[in-house]
Amino acid sequence: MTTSTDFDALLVLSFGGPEEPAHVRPFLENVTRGRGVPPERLDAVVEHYMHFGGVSPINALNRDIIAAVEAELASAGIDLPVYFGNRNWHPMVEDTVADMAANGVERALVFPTSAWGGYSGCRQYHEDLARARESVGSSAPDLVKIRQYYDHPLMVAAFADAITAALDELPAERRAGARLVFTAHSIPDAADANAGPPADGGHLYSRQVADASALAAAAAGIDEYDLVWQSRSGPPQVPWLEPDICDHLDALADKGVDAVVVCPIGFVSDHLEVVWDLDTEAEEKAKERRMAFARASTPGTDERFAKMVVELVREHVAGAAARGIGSVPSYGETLNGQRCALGCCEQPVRPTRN
Ligand SMILES: CC1=C(CCC(=O)O)c2cc3nc(cc4[nH]c(cc5[nH]c(cc1n2)c(C)c5CCC(=O)O)c(CCC(=O)O)c4C)C(CCC(=O)O)=C3C
Ligand SMILES: [Fe+2]
Repeated sequence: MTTSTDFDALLVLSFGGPEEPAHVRPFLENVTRGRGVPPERLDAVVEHYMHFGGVSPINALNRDIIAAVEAELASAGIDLPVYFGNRNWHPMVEDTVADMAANGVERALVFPTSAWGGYSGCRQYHEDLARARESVGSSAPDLVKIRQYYDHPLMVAAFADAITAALDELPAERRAGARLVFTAHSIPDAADANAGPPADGGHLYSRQVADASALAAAAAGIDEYDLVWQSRSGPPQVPWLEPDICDHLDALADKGVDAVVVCPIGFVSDHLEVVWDLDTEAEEKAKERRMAFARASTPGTDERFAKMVVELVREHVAGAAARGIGSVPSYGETLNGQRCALGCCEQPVRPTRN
């Protein structure tokens, strides 16, 4: 085993989710603190979690990703212990960084489970790191966050194969006319406008999502598709990225489309927004409109995902070239939660509710 001279740990940093019913409300309070999410939306989201016994799949999926990454690191001869910390639920990143400090970690790489630029997908994870270091104090390790990886060829290939497999699940006679629909988490229009370093012109999140969709469709050999958005939580008077997936399924049905493949391009694993908003709500909508429905799997469980994580690590510990096949830039690699650039992914002022 070679020990990296530059880094002595890898921290997998994610969103977090409840693992028992009593944790659903406190988790949601952490997520939405100061964000102007209407209370009726919160009540609805509590119900979504309760449909799954109050357990989000996200932590277990991240533990699986970590096990696969540990195996890939070992086979690449890279000796880095892997830690797990979240923004919104246990294991909280503050506690994990404290453990790392207690174990003598001085400098760690951070793999975020979001591939994207934007406030929620990138800058907020920087804020998590800065907050965690501050809570630990002077013994806190230096933390270097890994860049946005929305167009990594290994992840694009995993999405493309998942699309092909989903198409094969549709009834054979409907495959030729099936429509491919990509979906990602909606964000406020104002947040998208601010996404990325100002000099880059904004809209980094929606541009990366559109580029990733084009790459995955091309790799699957499909030239016509749509990109839509899901899981909006803002009050109705605030514009968010549209169209919404369910409205779009209606529009497709109105045009006579009788089969869809839905690809959750915006998510690395089958967490609640996938198993509820897509496998429950969108699938019901498709059934109601008599459309055949197949959902492409997310890349987190594909072995190429862990290989990608190790490649991203090797960019730092072995001077490996940064691979990316898209045409939109990737940012997000900074030390100790610093911004990528002045004004990058600035959080727009949120309207307060009356
Ligand atoms: C861009 C983006 C990603 C992708 C990047 C990334 O992966 O980080 C993402 C991921 C996720 N979002 C998640 C859950 C939630 N997101 C919420 C609310 C919000 N998300 C937003 C954006 C995003 N979210 C935004 C702009 C809000 C409004 C409030 C705010 O400005 O912050 C809420 C509040 C209630 C509601 O849904 O309204 C919940 C519960 C889970 C965990 C699911 C599980 O438990 O399995 C995951 C992975
Ligand atoms: Fe979210």
